[in-house]
Amino acid sequence: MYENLVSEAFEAMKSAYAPYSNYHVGACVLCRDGRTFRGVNIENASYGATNCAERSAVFGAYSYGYRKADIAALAIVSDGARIGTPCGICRQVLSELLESDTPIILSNGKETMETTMAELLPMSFGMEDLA
Ligand SMILES: O=c1ccn([C@H]2C[C@H](O)[C@@H](CO)O2)c(=O)[nH]1
Repeated sequence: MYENLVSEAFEAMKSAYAPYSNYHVGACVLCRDGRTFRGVNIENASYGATNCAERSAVFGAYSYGYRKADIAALAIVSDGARIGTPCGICRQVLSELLESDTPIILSNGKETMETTMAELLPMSFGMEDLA
């Protein structure tokens, strides 16, 4: 499932700006109305200012007014030897910006798997903790 979404994430990956790690990541958000938002990793000479592909894609959707209830799925792909999973910062961000059961499809072109934020970041800290 989500073959088109995964293909679009691989298409996005071609635009990754990763001159330091040479690890290219592409992401694509599918909204319930069919609209898609791409993201890529964008590195920086300061290293710490690097932005990951999945955050870029979800920020893109939010920038057009979409919210977690409007997001149907997220694909994250990379050209690594094994399937890449979101970094800790992305897990924290995505746990707030996606529903806990939204399908997240991960692929490196050789293998593909599906997961959710509930699986990737159980017992997460969030908005409810600040109430
Ligand atoms: O889930 C991930 C993991 C890493 N990266 C990027 C950050 C950096 O540019 C490169 C190596 O960490 O990959 C992502 O975009 N998403």
